[in-house]
Amino acid sequence: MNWKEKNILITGISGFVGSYLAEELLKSGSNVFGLIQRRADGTKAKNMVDHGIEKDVKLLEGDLTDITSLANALDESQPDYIFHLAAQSFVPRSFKNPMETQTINSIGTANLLEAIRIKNCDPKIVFAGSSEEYGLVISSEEQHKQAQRQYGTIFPEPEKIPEIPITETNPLRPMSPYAVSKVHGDFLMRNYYHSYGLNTVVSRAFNHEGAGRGLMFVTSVITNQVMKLKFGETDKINIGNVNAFRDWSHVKDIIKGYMLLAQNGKSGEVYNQGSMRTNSILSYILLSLEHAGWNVNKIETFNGKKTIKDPTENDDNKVYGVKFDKTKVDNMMLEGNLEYSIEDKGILVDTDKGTITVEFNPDRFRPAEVPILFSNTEKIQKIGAKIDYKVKDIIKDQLNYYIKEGNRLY
Ligand SMILES: Nc1nc2c(ncn2[C@@H]2O[C@H](COP(=O)(O)OP(=O)(O)O[C@H]3O[C@H](CO)[C@@H](O)[C@H](O)[C@@H]3O)[C@@H](O)[C@H]2O)c(=O)[nH]1
Repeated sequence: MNWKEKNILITGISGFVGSYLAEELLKSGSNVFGLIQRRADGTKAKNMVDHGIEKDVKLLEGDLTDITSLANALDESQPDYIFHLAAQSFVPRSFKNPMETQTINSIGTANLLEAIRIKNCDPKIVFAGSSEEYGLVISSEEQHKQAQRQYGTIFPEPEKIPEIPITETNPLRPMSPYAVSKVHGDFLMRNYYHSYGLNTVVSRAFNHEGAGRGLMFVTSVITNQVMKLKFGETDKINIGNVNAFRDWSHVKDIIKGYMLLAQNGKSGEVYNQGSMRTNSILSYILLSLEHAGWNVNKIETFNGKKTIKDPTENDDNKVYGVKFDKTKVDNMMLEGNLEYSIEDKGILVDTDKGTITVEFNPDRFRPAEVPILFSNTEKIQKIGAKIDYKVKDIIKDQLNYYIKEGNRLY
């Protein structure tokens, strides 16, 4: 792919993903422009400083809610490619303040497309949609019944069960204001392609993590606390729902996918980006503890029930017809043989260096949950995407990041 001398505009350049992407594009010889909100204290965003890109990117002041500032950014950058990553991206925050999320994500995306249309420029636009758009994915007959009981109705009803691995044609059942805002952006992209001929392509990335991931997202919540345990700064791990399953990729694989979509993605199309794995939050905790130096022998709930020996033992059974790296507890949960609830209060992890407490915090549970995400990425693989990093590589990068005290406290 030839990126030399190409003009790139990244919205959300100071964010977690934006800064990885900008660094990669700068290395490839592109002129990178970034839309950024002015910081009242005049400091530079930590992500950009950490990636050493703050001097090389050309920052343009702007705001997604201000269409004039977007039009100015287009004039200044004359982009060949736009990566639209800026968003309010934290799901719980969207429940607390839905209008903020809709304004930034939905109206903001509409403003960007309108600015491009009015300016009559012709960049290829890659939009960061999300696996959250799929939302409530039905994984088994039992879970289908449970979801019907919990929500009263499911729309659309599944045509097949399980609806996993998730392809681009799976039903969209967004479960949060954040997810709805991403569905809106996703459809807008295609509408501007059909109605006005804009070159838009949608990435529906599943979770992507790595060093510098925001402290409020679960992989950082876990690895940050594990390092705090290591340094004696806390005596337990505080967590929400450990039953949820996510398809975790390394952010470095996903930004390569974004670049691939910019050059080879078909306009008007949607592409999943993910690892074709799924692992539980509980596994992420246990594997993080192991990589930080604790050998996990056994886990049990506070009341001494649900005892599992060697919970992190590798399991390579096929689930949903796919073979992938997972733990014994992942397999038990996926087969419906293990589930934790708030009533369990927490888990005691027996290790060779003593017992570690994992406490369930009711405030960290969501009003509506996405129980499982597991991608089918055959479509993007056909245009050359691949996943280089395993879950353990992501965990190691995150733990290393939190060795630095300033990062733990940040
Ligand atoms: N954040 C958080 N999540 C927790 C916690 N305990 C359990 N979880 C569970 O961990 C899962 C993942 O939560 P997040 O890491 O916050 O990510 P997300 O909601 O899946 O959304 C992320 O990925 C999407 C891509 O699929 C992104 O679109 C979105 O912006 C965000 O980055 C959820 O099921 C959540 O209930 C906790 O203490 N904090």
